[in-house]
Amino acid sequence: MYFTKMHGLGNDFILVNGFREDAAAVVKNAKKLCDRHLGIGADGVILALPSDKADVKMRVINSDGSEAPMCGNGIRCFARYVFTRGIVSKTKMSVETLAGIMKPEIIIIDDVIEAVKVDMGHYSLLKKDVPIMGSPDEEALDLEVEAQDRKYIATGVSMGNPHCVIFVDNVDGVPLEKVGPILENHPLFPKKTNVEFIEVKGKDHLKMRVWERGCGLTLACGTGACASAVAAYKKGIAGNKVKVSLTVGDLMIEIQDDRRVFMTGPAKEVYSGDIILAGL
Ligand SMILES: N[C@H](CCC[C@H](N)C(=O)O)C(=O)O
Repeated sequence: MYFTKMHGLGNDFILVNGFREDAAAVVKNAKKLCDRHLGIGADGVILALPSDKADVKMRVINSDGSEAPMCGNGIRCFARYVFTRGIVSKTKMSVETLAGIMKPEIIIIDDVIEAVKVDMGHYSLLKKDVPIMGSPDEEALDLEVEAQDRKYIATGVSMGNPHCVIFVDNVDGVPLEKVGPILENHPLFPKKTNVEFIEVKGKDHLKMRVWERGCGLTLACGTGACASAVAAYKKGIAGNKVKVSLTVGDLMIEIQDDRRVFMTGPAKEVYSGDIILAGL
């Protein structure tokens, strides 16, 4: 199976051309492919597939083998991949995902792909959308959650996938490897959740650390950065244009009045290779 290894701010993925490879076999072997000792190693596998609703279809499989409806860092890598492979010839494209049709735009300056800007669709804080247990039409603001004998106040946000956003004074002081899995599996979240801890660094500038549903600790989470910017905006902590700083770089998030969210950031190609699935 031919693959290309890519990352968005260190959130790394194995990209596979589903027009040429056996997509079912790739999905079946995703967990093994993501193993950092026995396989290629990645936070997830991303497949490019035909679509009858958009220019192309994207499937995202987390490193634990679970399928995710959407992936922000992943769709930037995906857009670069399908464009440079000629699967999609347009710099502005539509991508079918389980979270709806997303619209990435490749930003080229002096013939170099500098970044990818993505129309991430609409956010929602409604409990029925995140989803979160409780009154379905209530917004998931000021939720009390507990982990490791610590109480946190969380905001629930859907970016097509669930997010639990918690503001703290010092993100580096949070024992994320301990509280992350507890909150990921918190009974409030029937479909589990991604968990973001946020420290306000300045006006419209957030610092984020993340524990991802189905992946664990990752260096960055694009949908999580969008969810965090939305939570800060809804709580009056930030305006509608927010810089979110991750471990190795920043994402720029813009929130429009109609709840539409735009994310701009890098997408890097690292290497390509060929692996024998039967040998995993
Ligand atoms: N773990 C996430 C999917 C990947 C999201 C993240 N890698 C991003 O960049 O948005 C979930 O199960 O909802």
